[in-house]
Parts: sequence; structure tokens; C-alpha cells
Amino acid sequence: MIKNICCIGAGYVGGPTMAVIALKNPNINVTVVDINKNRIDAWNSEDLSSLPIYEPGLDEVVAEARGRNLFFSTDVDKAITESEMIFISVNTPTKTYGKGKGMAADLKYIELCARQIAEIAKTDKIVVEKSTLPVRTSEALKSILDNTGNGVKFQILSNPEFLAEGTAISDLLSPDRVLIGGGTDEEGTNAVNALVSIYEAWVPSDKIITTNVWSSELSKLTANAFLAQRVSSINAMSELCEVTGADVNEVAKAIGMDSRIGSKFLKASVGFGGSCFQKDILNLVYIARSYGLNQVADYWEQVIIMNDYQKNRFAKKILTTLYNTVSGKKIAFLGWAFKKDTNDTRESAAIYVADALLDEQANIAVYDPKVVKEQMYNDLANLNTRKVEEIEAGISVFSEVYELCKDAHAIAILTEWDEFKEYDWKMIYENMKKPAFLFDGRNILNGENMENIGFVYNGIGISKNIE
Ligand SMILES: NC(=O)C1=CN([C@@H]2O[C@H](COP(=O)(O)OP(=O)(O)OC[C@H]3O[C@@H](n4cnc5c(N)ncnc54)[C@H](O)[C@@H]3O)[C@@H](O)[C@H]2O)C=CC1
Ligand SMILES: O=C(O)[C@H]1O[C@H](OP(=O)(O)OP(=O)(O)OC[C@H]2O[C@@H](n3ccc(=O)[nH]c3=O)[C@H](O)[C@@H]2O)[C@H](O)[C@@H](O)[C@@H]1O
Repeated sequence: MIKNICCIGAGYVGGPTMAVIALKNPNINVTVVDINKNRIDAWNSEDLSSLPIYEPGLDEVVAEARGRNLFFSTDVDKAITESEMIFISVNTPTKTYGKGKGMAADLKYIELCARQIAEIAKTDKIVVEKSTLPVRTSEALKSILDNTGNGVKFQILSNPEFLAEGTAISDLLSPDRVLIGGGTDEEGTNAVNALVSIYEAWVPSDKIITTNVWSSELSKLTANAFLAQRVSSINAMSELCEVTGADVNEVAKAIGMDSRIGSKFLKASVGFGGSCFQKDILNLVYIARSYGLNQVADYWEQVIIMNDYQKNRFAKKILTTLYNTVSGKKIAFLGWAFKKDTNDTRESAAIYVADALLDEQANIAVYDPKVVKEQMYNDLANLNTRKVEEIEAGISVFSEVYELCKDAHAIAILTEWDEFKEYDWKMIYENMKKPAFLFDGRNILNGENMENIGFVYNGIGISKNIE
């Protein structure tokens, strides 16, 4: 029976995942550790609205478990020493240097964890890969862990996480499945069973599937590739809709009712963002190429190419519709996060659309209910396309939508926050420059209603000019 587990990495995955494991396993002590002290302080904050990540329902789970059997700490060594099972949930971003730059996953954080575990551990441990990793990473982990020479035995499991941000808590409470990859010898089976029993505290047994480690590692990359592919597929159709007079919402509904296709994940948009889809597909492409599978690599790479195209296309549409110049014009951005109900902005389409419009000297005004100004400036600075002073001069951040849209030439909806649907759009229209352009990058508003108010409305995959 496992009594103590720890998780290295208190981010978007480590934090919520461990909070739910602790909630459902009150007899197991769960310690989440991170080298980032600010993050740990925020997880320990008395004020639950100051948790480092925003996820609906997370505050309640933390309130119940924290201090009871859920702990957040920067003492990584102590947590490793005391735990029988160690989850690794550190970031695995795309490499920005050296071999595989811009494609491969950067595994330096993973390797550092493995080396630290190898150095500190004095008793046998089950090490669980929670981070998304290239297929066969566990082989490298095993080699590092087994070569310490201190006689400690390690079992390595793969347990990828499938939660989506914004719905993390409900995804964790009722997952479609839990996937555990592990060895099939006696020790491997015991390790798998130990992890299965933790999930069985709340997940029905038939939803917990076990596979070999390679299948588990590769299933995670495959799932994200398939999901992102659906978005790129519907986005590709959105452009065809715009030139033929078809309506992408109608097309999505029509095809989604085919049970073989299914209705989810068919929402045309300004392009997918988030920390994982792009990173994981690039990684998949890199792996395929490294095995010489160039057709496989090209096939998946097209999902990213299409997504980049969609983001650019949206920015270009704004430019051409506004008479080919946005220089000095106020463009109001509704939303900056990569999707609603999260404060995460990683790879958000908003960043790229803003960058393209800054090239055209637009004055961009932004409002997002959960993203702070410094984050927006950082996101643009990280592109390395312009100086910080230029970013600060080109982007102004508002905390209130009516002021945001006052005297704007155009509004662009970048994130599908629910509150955007509830605004007094008539009032917004009245205070804008005319013609008042509205670019709905998420198709959340009713185009006809907006046109009745007076807006020149542009949705994604909806053409107004073709009968
Ligand atoms: N964000 C998401 O929705 C999902 C992410 N994933 C995967 O989970 C992994 C983690 O992702 P996020 O939680 O989003 O990343 P994150 O960047 O939010 O969190 C990672 C944390 O690990 C910490 N860290 C890095 N090296 C460390 C070390 N040596 N010792 C202690 N702490 C260390 C960092 O300080 C950071 O706080 C990635 O592999 C990602 O692909 C999987 C499913 C969903
Ligand atoms: O590995 C990960 O990090 C996670 O990646 C995604 O989760 P996430 O990126 O948090 O959010 P999604 O809901 O998948 O949305 C991703 C992006 O696609 C966009 N999207 C999604 C669905 C859709 O129909 N249309 C669309 O444009 C969203 O707006 C967002 O920008 C997957 O859905 C999770 O299963 C996975 O665990």
C-alpha cells in the first residue's frame, strides 16, 4: 500500500492532478514540489483566488485537501526521500537550441529530475511519467536511474494526462480513461497495480487501461495529434466555406451528427493555441523523421502549417477589411487566453494576431478577464520580433470592455469567454468609429443580430457576400 506520493512540477498538470488524487485518497500524503518558490507560495496562499493557475472548481478541491493530505513545498529532496511513488510533471517544451531546435521536445528538465531522484533515493521507488514525452523516453530514464549503483530499484510507469485546461477538474473527476503503461514482469505488474489502485478510488475500473510503456507514451502524442488535426480540418473547411457561401457552423453540425465523426472538437476558430498541441505534433514529426518516416512526418506537419495559416489569415482579414491600413487605428481585442476559463496564454492565437497587426502599426487594446498586462507583454516579448518599448507603446490593456471598445475601428474576438456574449453590443456599437467592424474569431456571436445593430460582422467560415 502506497502511503506517500510526491509530484515534481506544480504547474497546470501537477497542481490540479495531485489535488484531485489527494482529495480522493485521504489516506495518502501527496506532496507537490517545484523549484519555483513563487509558484509554491501561491499554491500555499490563504487567499484561494491567488492560486497560481485559474481553473473552475480548483479552489474548492484545494480548500478541502490542502493541509490535510495535500502539501506544496520547494523541498524536492525531502519529498523524494519520503515517497514510494514519484510523479514527474515538469515542462517538456519544444527545444529552442541545438539538435532538433524548433521541433524536438526539450527533455533537460525531465533528465534533471531523474538525476535528482537517482541521487537522493535510498529506498525503492515507482517513478511515474506524467509529463508528455517522446515515445521511448522511459528507456533513457531507466538508464539514468539504474546507473547510480546504490542498489535502489526503480519501476518506471507512463501515465499521461489527458485533462484540458478550463475543464481540468471535471476532466480529472470523470476522465474518459486513465492510461497506465508499465512492465509486464512481476515487479512491473505490482507497480502498475499500485497506481491503478490510486485511481480506483474514484475512477471505474473499466476506464483504467494498462498497456506497455511505449504504447502509453505514444498514445498521448497520438491523442493530441488527432485532436489538433480535427481543428485544422474544420479550419481548412472554414476558408472553403467563405469562398463558396457555405456556413462552417452548418457544415460542422451536419458532419458531426454522423456518429463515426462525432460532434466534438469541430469548432472553427482563429486557430488552436495552448502549450501542447503544437509542441506535441512538432515532437511527433521530429520522431517520425528521425526514423526516416518522411511521409508520416509531412502528414502531421500539415496540421501545424494549417494552423499557422489560419492565424495569419485572420490578421490579414482584419487588415484588408479595414481598407488595407490599420496604422494608428484602435483595434480592440476581446480575450488573450488560448481558450476560455483559463489564464494560460501559451501559444495563444491572440499573440500572433497582435504581432501581425503591430507590424502594421495598429494600436491594440486588450481585455481578458483572467490575463494580466505583464503576461501579454511577456508573450509578445518572447517572440523577439520587436523591442519592449514598442510592445508597450502598441498594446494598451483595459479592465473594462466598454472603455476598451470606445472609439475602436474594429473589435476582434480572440477567446470565447462566455461573458462576451452577454455584453450590451448596441452600446458598444454606438461608441465605436464607423463603419464598426467586428471580427468574431470564435463564432460566438449571432452575426445577423450584430448586423442588425449596425456592425460589419465577419465570422470564421461564414460568407456574407455570396448568395
Ligand atoms: N497544460 C496542460 O494542460 C497539459 C500538459 N501536459 C504535459 O504535462 C507536462 C507539464 O505541463 P504543465 O503543467 O502545463 O507545465 P508547467 O510549466 O505549468 O509546470 C511545470 C513545472 O515544473 C517545474 N519544474 C521544472 N523542472 C523542475 C525540477 N527539476 N524540479 C522541480 N520542479 C521543476 C517548473 O518550475 C514548473 O512550475 C508537460 O509535459 C505537458 O506537455 C499534459 C496534459 C495537459
Ligand atoms: O496535452 C495537453 O496539454 C492537453 O491538450 C488539449 O487540451 P488544451 O490544450 O488544454 O485545450 P483544448 O480544449 O484541447 O483546446 C486547444 C485549442 O484548440 C482550440 N479549439 C478546440 C476545439 C475546437 O473545436 N476548436 C478549437 O479551435 C481551443 O480554442 C484551444 O486554443 C487536449 O484537449 C487535452 O486532452 C490534452 O491533455
